[in-house]
Amino acid sequence: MRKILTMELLTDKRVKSFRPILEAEASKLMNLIGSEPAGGVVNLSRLLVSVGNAMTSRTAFGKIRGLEGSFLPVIHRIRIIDEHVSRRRNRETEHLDKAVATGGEEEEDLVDVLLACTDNHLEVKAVILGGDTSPVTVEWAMSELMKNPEKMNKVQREVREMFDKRGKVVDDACFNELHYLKSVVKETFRLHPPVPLSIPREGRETVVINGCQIPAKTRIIVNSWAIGRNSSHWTQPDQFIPERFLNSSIDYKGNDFQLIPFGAGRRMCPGMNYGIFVVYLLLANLLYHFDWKLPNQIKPQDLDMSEDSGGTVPRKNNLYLNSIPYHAP
Ligand code: HEM
Repeated sequence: MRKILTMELLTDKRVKSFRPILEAEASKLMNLIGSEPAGGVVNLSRLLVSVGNAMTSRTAFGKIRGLEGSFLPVIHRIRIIDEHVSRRRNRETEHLDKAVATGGEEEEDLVDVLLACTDNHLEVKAVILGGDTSPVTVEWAMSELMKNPEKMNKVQREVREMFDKRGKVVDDACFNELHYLKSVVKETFRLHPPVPLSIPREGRETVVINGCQIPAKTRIIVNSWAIGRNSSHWTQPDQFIPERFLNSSIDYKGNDFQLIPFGAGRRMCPGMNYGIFVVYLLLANLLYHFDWKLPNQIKPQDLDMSEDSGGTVPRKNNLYLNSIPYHAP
């Protein structure tokens, strides 16, 4: 299953085939925020969770809606979902039928159904991790940028210059050229890896690391949150400084062990390409289309940054922001 996910489902090419769906959902979100009266307060955390679920459900169940590129047909081929559904002829399957009948509009229900049917299979993990992690990253990036207005100005300038010059809405063709945006994303992953503790793993052999013997079968959990804030790897580790990545080759792809938001090695996240695309897409859109202000005269330095707990770690308290639409000159 893992091989199918990485080889077939979530390759760069496959993620590109999801683009129209993902872009459509991002643009729906921008319209929704834009429909607020100018300066209206939006619960950005809530909106990001909904768009994340909608994106994952629509890419997972796209074929049902007649869209190409869904990864569910592959999952169907190996019959895992089918097995679960037929094993459990109960309330959850009724939900599934209803959602299918309505063309998959009840997207959150589909995720609920998968959750209810799961024995912790990889495809269900994929939907769960896929739905949450990118929105959580964007939520933290926006929080850090609100706390650091000069970084916000800098990244908005870059994003707007790029897309105004192109004279079109935000698309992925030039994400690679948005160097500061990239650094903002890396810095967000460093301070707020959405999955701070890896999935527990067991070593197959006894190994010695830095003189410490780890017997075979020991359960290992890697704490990427602690690594990201370790002062032996990072200067001013608690400060949000995207500039540290501008002239650095450090990336999040599992080769630089001081920055491993997706894990590393053979068990690293198979959804990285998909996840990172969604982060850029949402963040670039939010930064391009709106100016953002903290409501109720909250000062940037007073913005609450408490973390929740759980497998994926979002903000403890929702991020409420005033949105002011940006009109290109
Ligand atoms: C910003 C986005 C994401 C981040 C930061 C992230 C991070 C992670 C991390 C840290 C792990 C554990 C790796 C380990 O234990 O060594 C993981 C596992 C996994 N992720 Fe992601 N993930 C993201 C997006 C996604 C997406 C979009 C999908 C699928 C659509 C996905 C599917 C999975 C699956 C199936 C696993 C389990 C792999 C296994 O057990 O072998 N992830 N992810």
